[in-house]
Amino acid sequence: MDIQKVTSELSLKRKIDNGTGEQRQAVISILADVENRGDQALHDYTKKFDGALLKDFRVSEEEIKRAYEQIEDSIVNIITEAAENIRDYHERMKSQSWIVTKPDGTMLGQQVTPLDAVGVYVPGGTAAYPSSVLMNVIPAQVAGVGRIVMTSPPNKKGELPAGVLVAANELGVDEIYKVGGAQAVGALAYGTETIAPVDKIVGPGNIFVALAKREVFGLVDIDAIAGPSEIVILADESAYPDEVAADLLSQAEHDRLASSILVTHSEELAYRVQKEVEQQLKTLPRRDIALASIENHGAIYVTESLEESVTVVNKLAPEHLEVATKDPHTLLGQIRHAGAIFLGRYSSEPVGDYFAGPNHVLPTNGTAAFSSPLSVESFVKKSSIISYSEKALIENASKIAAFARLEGLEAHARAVESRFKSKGEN
Ligand SMILES: NC(=O)c1ccc[n+]([C@@H]2O[C@H](COP(=O)([O-])OP(=O)(O)OC[C@H]3O[C@@H](n4cnc5c(N)ncnc54)[C@H](O)[C@@H]3O)[C@@H](O)[C@H]2O)c1
Ligand SMILES: N[C@H](CO)Cc1c[nH]c[nH+]1
Ligand SMILES: [Zn+2]
Repeated sequence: MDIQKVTSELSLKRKIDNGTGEQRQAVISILADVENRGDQALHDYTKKFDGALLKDFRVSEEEIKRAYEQIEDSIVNIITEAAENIRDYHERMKSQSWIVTKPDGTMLGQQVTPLDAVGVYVPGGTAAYPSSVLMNVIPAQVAGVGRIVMTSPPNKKGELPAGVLVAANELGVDEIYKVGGAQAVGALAYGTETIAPVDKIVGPGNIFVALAKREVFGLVDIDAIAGPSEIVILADESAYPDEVAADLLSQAEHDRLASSILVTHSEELAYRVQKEVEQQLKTLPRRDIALASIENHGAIYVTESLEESVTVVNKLAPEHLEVATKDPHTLLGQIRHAGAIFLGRYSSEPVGDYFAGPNHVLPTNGTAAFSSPLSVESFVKKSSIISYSEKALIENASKIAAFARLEGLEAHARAVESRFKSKGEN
């Protein structure tokens, strides 16, 4: 992990992974095939990419029962307690419909309505996180989404990970399909004989999933495209090097492309954290992944002052920011860009990944500069309400008509004026 002097001049570029031409072509043709051939295409791709030959895509009650046999009761209880914390936090986010009545009797407002149907993609393999099931499903439930569907690629035996099934079942999600990749995204967007289409697709996945989500955007809504995990730790000389190193490695073990960065004005802390990271790496089960991540995307930035560190952090706009300074709360007002901000030594990043309550689906790749965590808001849409009174229309009709005529839209003007034409008997 390199130690580099860095100044507030640091400049960064956001990058979008558009995949290779071959990957884009593959995604377009898979999507078209699913749209045309429905379930048969899902069967063919599941066999080709996941090596599984399935009779039925839908997860059965029997499979859920078997999943519970593999997960200890104490773990189920932890999942339930985490779910309660996440639900409690998200309940507070609900936005309300509102109506304002003006003195002339006009009523204006905004009606908040949940989406009818949402698809949650759960990636395959070791990235099939039960915690992500909670983080994607609970805000949709709190928003009041009527139908929540989950899809995930099966292993060669045609199974989904037990932890994922248990987490889904604990939340009451019972429409789960064993389909992954671009074909799952296609099924959710277009619908097939078995899978009815949804209005929005959320959840991370590999490049094929990301490209497919971008391709169907417009036909359905999507969440942000999640990049590899990131952590930035803003620390001063009061931080404990072993704790800082442990937290940096917590995100490095996710992905070879994950990035873990320490920003500090304490050169001594920088060297001690560097040593600690080397030591702790040796004993990690996912050492290879963490090492690749630290070597290629890890960094220790040494600045001139705490103020300069804050400027650098705001430029990085990280997914996760830990503030490990003497008085972390006083810096909160200066942090402008970060997906989630963890204050003080007892707020280690995994506290947020699993348990505290806030969502762990966060903006990556510097997009915290303009976007927010997944939330209840992600699963509702709003309608404007306009109920003009007669008095208000009499007062404003000529202005509205004049505005319409400025735009050359005579029919608009006449529509408003039609209310004041003599209606004979009426
Ligand atoms: N940012 C986050 O919060 C987060 C969390 C978990 C996972 N992830 C990401 O999810 C991804 C998981 O990847 P994964 O591959 O294990 O699971 P995945 O579910 O994303 O993808 C598996 C599917 O990819 C498709 N696929 C594989 N090779 C293909 C090919 N040559 N052509 C067309 N389709 C192909 C198959 O349909 C397969 O079912 C990783 O990239 C990981 O970084 C991100
Ligand atoms: N840190 C990840 C998001 O960047 C989420 C996660 C799931 N499990 C553990 N961590
Ligand atoms: Zn994590």
